[in-house]
Amino acid sequence: MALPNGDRRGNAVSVTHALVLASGNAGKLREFGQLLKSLGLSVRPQAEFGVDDVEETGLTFVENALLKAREASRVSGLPALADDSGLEVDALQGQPGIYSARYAGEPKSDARNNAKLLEALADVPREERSARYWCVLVYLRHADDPVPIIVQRSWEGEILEQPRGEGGFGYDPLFWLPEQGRSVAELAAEEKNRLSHRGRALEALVATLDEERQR
Ligand SMILES: O=c1nc[nH]c2c1ncn2[C@H]1C[C@H](O)[C@@H](COP(=O)(O)OP(=O)(O)OP(=O)(O)O)O1
Ligand SMILES: [Mg+2]
Repeated sequence: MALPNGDRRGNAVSVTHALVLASGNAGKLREFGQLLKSLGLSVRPQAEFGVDDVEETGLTFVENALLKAREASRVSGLPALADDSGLEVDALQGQPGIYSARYAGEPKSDARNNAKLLEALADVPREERSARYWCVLVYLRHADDPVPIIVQRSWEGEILEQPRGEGGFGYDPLFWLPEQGRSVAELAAEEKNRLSHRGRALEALVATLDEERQR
């Protein structure tokens, strides 16, 4: 792993690099912690710097991720990584989409969101329950960075008729992976990170940062 403040041969970059993670979601922070640790990088959640959640007023994942990253970088004075993500359900014309976290209203609740999703799909047969997770990552070198690095990845699945499994967070107990024959909440943490929208987006982002550093 290497980042922009490393030397040209890639030495000891991860030890000195400081990065703020622009998220207050415990599930995301856990996954980023695992993923970045395996790259020899430790990151600090925005709460350590007293960054509050921003209002997610954008109409796209990209806009919301930018808002989050910019605020975290501004307050912390560090490069920032933000994740805006959500679930797109075909039978619901793409809902809950960018509103996934607040689908069942405020305060945000995974349990109420999952219950609302099951209810919305109550009359939808199995073969019409296709869905995908989206993850958009935004990396800002500083708060006014005019050239953010933006990566987006999706993960295809189907919405179950009842929850399965205890792992993950959010909609994971309802997100079925036909190829795995398991829900995301039934995957080991490492498996989820290897396959997920977030894990693959982060892999691509890190590759981009590495390329940039070697130029
Ligand atoms: O791997 C995932 N497994 C399950 N659910 C997931 C996943 N990835 C996103 N999701 C759902 C959770 C939440 O309902 C929404 C993200 O909303 P999003 O605004 O990006 O995050 P958030 O408000 O929880 O935390 P924050 O904005 O501080 O990063 O999508
Ligand atoms: Mg949010």
